[in-house]
Amino acid sequence: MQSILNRVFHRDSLPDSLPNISILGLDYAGKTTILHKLASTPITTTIPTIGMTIKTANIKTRTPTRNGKKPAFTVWTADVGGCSKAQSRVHRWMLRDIISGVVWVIDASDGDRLAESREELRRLLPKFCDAEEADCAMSIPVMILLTKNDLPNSKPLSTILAQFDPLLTARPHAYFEATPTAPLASSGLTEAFAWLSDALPSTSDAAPPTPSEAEKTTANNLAALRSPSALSTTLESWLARAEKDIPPETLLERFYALDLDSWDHYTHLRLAYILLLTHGRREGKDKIFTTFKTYIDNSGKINGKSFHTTLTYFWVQMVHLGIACMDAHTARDAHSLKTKTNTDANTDASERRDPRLDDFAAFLALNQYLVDGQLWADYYTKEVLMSAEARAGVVFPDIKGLPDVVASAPSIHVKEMVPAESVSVSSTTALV
Ligand SMILES: Nc1nc2c(ncn2[C@@H]2O[C@H](COP(=O)(O)OP(=O)(O)OP(=O)(O)O)[C@@H](O)[C@H]2O)c(=O)[nH]1
Ligand SMILES: [Mg+2]
Repeated sequence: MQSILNRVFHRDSLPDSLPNISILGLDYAGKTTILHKLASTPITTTIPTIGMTIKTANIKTRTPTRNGKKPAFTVWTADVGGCSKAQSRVHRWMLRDIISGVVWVIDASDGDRLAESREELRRLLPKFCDAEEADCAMSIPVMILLTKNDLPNSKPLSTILAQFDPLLTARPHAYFEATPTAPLASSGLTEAFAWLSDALPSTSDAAPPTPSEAEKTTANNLAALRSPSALSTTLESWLARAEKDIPPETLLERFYALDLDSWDHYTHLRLAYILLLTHGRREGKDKIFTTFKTYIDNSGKINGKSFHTTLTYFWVQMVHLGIACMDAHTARDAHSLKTKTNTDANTDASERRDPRLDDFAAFLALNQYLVDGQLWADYYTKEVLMSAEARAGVVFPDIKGLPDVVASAPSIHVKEMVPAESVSVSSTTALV
């Protein structure tokens, strides 16, 4: 399954053919211990600097499943160092984009946090069970894994079941007790993951259609542009560029004066980042639309390029998503910042300035998927995106909906998500 996260974290060593599953749950439940116990390839750890790390590895267990398969998955989990807000965000990303199955880990010895765990799961379930996506969501199995059963006072399965079962009745689910710190053979993990393997929706039933030669060439070109090594090289050069780039105010001045050194993908993203942070989502988006169009129409340096409404909208959404996912300590909502600046007339201008404006390198490091200038290909076919209609107005993606913005800020609404299945691809819509 294509996803943002597949490219965010360099997964050269992880074969894409394995189903992706996420190990989720409250902090200290035992998620990382499970991954370490089961990993059959080196664990890849990414983004160590922004308050959370994502870990991936392949797991293979020897216990055959009912249908004789040996379970094998690429597993994702996150360590967020006790930051529950960031944990929720990572959870939602993982659920939205990459998973075929979920392992929800509960510390059975911590009865005080059972309600918290249930609430977090309850909040997350709709993220992969939207009404529009019912078929897909129903097929995503959830395995509840009770850890730390070796500890005194651990809650019996019946207690957990009574609390969690009402949430899960509509989808494949099962409960397993495990002791991830015990030797693998007696840990209970292999039996649990064998169930999950059986419960995953089968992907191998339908033979893929044979692509034409032209389609193959286009796909190869796109694949080369988007290869992990190409993206990683670009990211490195962008991070170096961001570290010594001109200040945001200078960039804006030069942009408004139609005097930029370059008009490349990096510059688009940085301008969008600055304008969204400065003006909030709604006003920032409008500013991006008008000023980008003005620049393209008047700068004389654009070499025949013209303004593309849908692409601009797409990148606004992606940058906005990236801002929402920034470090929980600094990610204040641009809308609330703007409200504050509007109401607090006595505050000095330098105090009102959003410190994240100077953090473009950190923003890129956290949201590495933005480096991929062809990211749209996960959401739009070329035919739809390059149509005159998409150029003139915003059209819905025809592959899958744009990712949800997960922050609870007032300027960010779940309804802004565009479900690909629910709309006609040819309709021009008034999203902007
Ligand atoms: N006794 C016992 N300890 C366990 C068991 N599973 C995990 N632990 C311990 O629980 C602690 C937390 O485990 P982690 O795997 O780090 O938990 P986590 O869910 O990854 O935590 P975060 O990364 O903070 O979200 C560690 O000290 C583990 O050794 C278990 O079954 N029994
Ligand atoms: Mg952990």
